[in-house]
Amino acid sequence: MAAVTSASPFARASPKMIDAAAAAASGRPLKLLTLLLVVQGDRVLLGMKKRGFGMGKYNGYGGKVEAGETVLEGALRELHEEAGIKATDATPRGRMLFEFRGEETVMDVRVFSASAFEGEPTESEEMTTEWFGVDKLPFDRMWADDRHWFPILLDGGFFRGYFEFEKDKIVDGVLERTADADTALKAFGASK
Ligand SMILES: Nc1nc2c([nH]c(=O)n2[C@H]2C[C@H](O)[C@@H](COP(=O)(O)OP(=O)(O)OP(=O)(O)O)O2)c(=O)[nH]1
Repeated sequence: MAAVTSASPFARASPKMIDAAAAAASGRPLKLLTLLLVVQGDRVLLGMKKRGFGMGKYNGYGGKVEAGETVLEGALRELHEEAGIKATDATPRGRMLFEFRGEETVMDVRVFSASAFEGEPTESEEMTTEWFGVDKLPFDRMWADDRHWFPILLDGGFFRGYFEFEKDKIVDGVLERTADADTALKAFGASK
């Protein structure tokens, strides 16, 4: 999988480039979102989004963090609401900022992974549940940035990135593998 990562045009980002991207976002409102990928051995649980933002795309499970909950609690709640399961070993893996041209708000997505869970994956009103082999991920039907950071996630690594989108196409981006989760989380200043 590492070969895919090094082939990514965004994987050559230096910390300086990440800082420059962070500066571009500073002072702008951030929308805090979670994304949890269940990875079990050589398979990944993904859902096709049935409505709203990202409709028709395959993704992990997640959404807005609610008042009074931690980011991890938000990630676990969304997984349970959308896929009917409770992850028991969720761990932070990365932080990505997404800017959409013409929009003031920048999306601040905290990425988690888990390998163990309780319950049976069950389709919800928002998402389907399907297992995909790690070599058969449907990148053509996922967000365009995913093909760049998934190899790092599947490799057991940590990452931080910033992508600018025009509708659902990437116009610019930087992505960096980090030594640990803390470095990824602190990538863009104040983090909770
Ligand atoms: N894989 C991937 N996920 C992304 C990208 N951008 C992005 O926002 N996401 C994730 C983060 C969240 O899990 C999800 C967006 O959250 P959402 O709009 O579904 O939030 P929600 O469920 O709370 O919203 P709602 O029910 O209130 O409408 O999409 C991306 O580029 N790649």
